Amino acid sequence: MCFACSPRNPIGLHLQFSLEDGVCRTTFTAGEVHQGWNGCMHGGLIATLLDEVMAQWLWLQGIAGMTAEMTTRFSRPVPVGVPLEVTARQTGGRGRLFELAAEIALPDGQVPVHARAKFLKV
Ligand SMILES: CCCCCCCC(=O)SCCNC(=O)CCNC(=O)[C@H](O)C(C)(C)COP(=O)(O)OP(=O)(O)OC[C@H]1O[C@@H](n2cnc3c(N)ncnc32)[C@H](O)[C@@H]1OP(=O)(O)O
Repeated sequence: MCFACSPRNPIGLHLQFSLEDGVCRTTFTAGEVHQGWNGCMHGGLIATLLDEVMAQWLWLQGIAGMTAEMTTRFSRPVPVGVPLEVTARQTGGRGRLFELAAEIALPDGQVPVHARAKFLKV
């Protein structure tokens, strides 16, 4: 019962994903329960969104991959109460190793956080 994507997880984020033209996409609006600081989304949950959209880039293509390494750049706080667009794309890789990048965009197009990760097919 995945915390990020299972519709049955009572405390989960219930994310839904699509994959089109090599870009995996989801949307999420953080609430007060997702705060780390007043009005700002918790950094660990931000990383969860980014990790999951990259994992789903693989999963929606029939590839089960686990996160082996991830770097997250928090440039600006992510506000709660606004719709976030979360996207991922492939940047490289070979064999079982997939290199991916992901970002969160605000409605005005600003990108407060982005991440890079390496996934290994399992
Ligand atoms: C199935 C769908 C799940 C979706 C989950 C959503 C995303 C997640 O949150 S996953 C949870 C967090 N991640 C984890 O718990 C992963 C924990 N780590 C592991 O289980 C293992 O280390 C795992 C599976 C990543 C790799 O282990 P294993 O399959 O034994 O591979 P391993 O033999 O260590 O490495 C294989 C090759 O990749 C290379 N490699 C491993 N890690 C890295 C890395 N970070 N960077 C570059 N290369 C790497 C190794 O050097 C090796 O190269 P070579 O074949 O040339 O010698």
